[in-house]
Amino acid sequence: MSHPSLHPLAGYGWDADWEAAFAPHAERGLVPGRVIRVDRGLCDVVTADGVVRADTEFVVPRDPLKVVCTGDWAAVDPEDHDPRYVRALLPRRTAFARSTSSRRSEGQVLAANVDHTLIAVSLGAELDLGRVERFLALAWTGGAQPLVVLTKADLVPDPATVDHLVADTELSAPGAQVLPVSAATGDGVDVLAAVLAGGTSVLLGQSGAGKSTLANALLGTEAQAVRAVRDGDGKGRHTTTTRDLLPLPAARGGGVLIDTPGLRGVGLWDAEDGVGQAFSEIEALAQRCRFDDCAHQAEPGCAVLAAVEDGSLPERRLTSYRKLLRENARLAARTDARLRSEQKQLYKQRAALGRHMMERKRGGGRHSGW
Ligand SMILES: Nc1nc2c(ncn2[C@@H]2O[C@H](COP(=O)(O)OP(=O)(O)OP(=O)(O)O)[C@@H](O)[C@H]2O)c(=O)[nH]1
Ligand SMILES: [Zn+2]
Repeated sequence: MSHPSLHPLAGYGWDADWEAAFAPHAERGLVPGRVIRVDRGLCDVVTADGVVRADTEFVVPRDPLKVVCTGDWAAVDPEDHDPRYVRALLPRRTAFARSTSSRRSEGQVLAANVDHTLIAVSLGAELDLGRVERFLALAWTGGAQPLVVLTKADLVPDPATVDHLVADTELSAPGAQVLPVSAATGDGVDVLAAVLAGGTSVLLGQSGAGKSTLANALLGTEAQAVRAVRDGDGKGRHTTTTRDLLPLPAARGGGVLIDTPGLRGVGLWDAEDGVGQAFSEIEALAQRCRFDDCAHQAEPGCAVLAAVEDGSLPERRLTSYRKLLRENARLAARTDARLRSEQKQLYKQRAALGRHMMERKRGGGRHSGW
């Protein structure tokens, strides 16, 4: 199999690097597959022979961030049992995780091995750049390349206005491409499909931003049939036709789209590392501030404030940056509170242990060190 592009799983993102990573498992006689859906200890895995059910019992980790997730590459049993077993997961390239607000160190992976994060933003409403920035910070944290898709472009009749909105968004999205698209007219869909070709994409965005419509436009007619099945069977479980990972049409270059309910309900995310990347131009300016710990408030020699002053940095950007940093600090403080209470427990246990040891010592035992 020296031509991974001819591999039956190539359409699902299988490449030479995955093949190399899989080699030890292949030696054990296991077969590779990509997880297209996870459901309570079982998952659906697409293999060269089609979709199989597999039990994840043997790959249950202690770390919730390593739980089998849609998008993972798995090594499964070759036998035709139902279900088979997932024996190992290949190390992830990227992982889209969410931390539940109350238990930050826990977290939950929503999608694995994602190449592109599409942030859908509707042009049918006033452009909320603050929201775009927030999603970008989240996207950068996931490790995939973000892309802002301005949806419903047909609702802005004047092309010059669309150009302006794109330019405005670009200023708020350093390092990310911004594409106007209309699923209604099809404008921009081919351009977008070409960007996503061959990779794994996820769609983020507010409710009503046009994610489903865009997904359908990208997926073509097959997906609509799949969705009809999903809608029709109520809970949408236990049929291999419901999947959270769908192949994009080969005619447009292929790739896959992951659309999980968890990604849909994106709320509080841990965007810690992402904020810096979402505001990379500000962080670059900050390198030139006179003081290393410059807060860009009123310090002399502040390069960030100077850029606001001379108009090269929109003040709105600095305000957004501060707001997101503050939000993260609040999240971090909450974590600290939890850590602190855990520490307290630990100290209590130690103190109790210390007392116990002291008593044993006093009781005549020859224990040293305590
Ligand atoms: N004019 C126009 N309307 C669109 C376009 N894409 C989506 N819409 C409309 O926008 C509304 C919301 O679209 P959805 O695709 O359901 O949005 P969503 O982001 O999936 O929403 P949730 O499922 O709530 O997350 C629907 O009424 C769509 O018909 C478009 O390209 N042009
Ligand atoms: Zn400064």
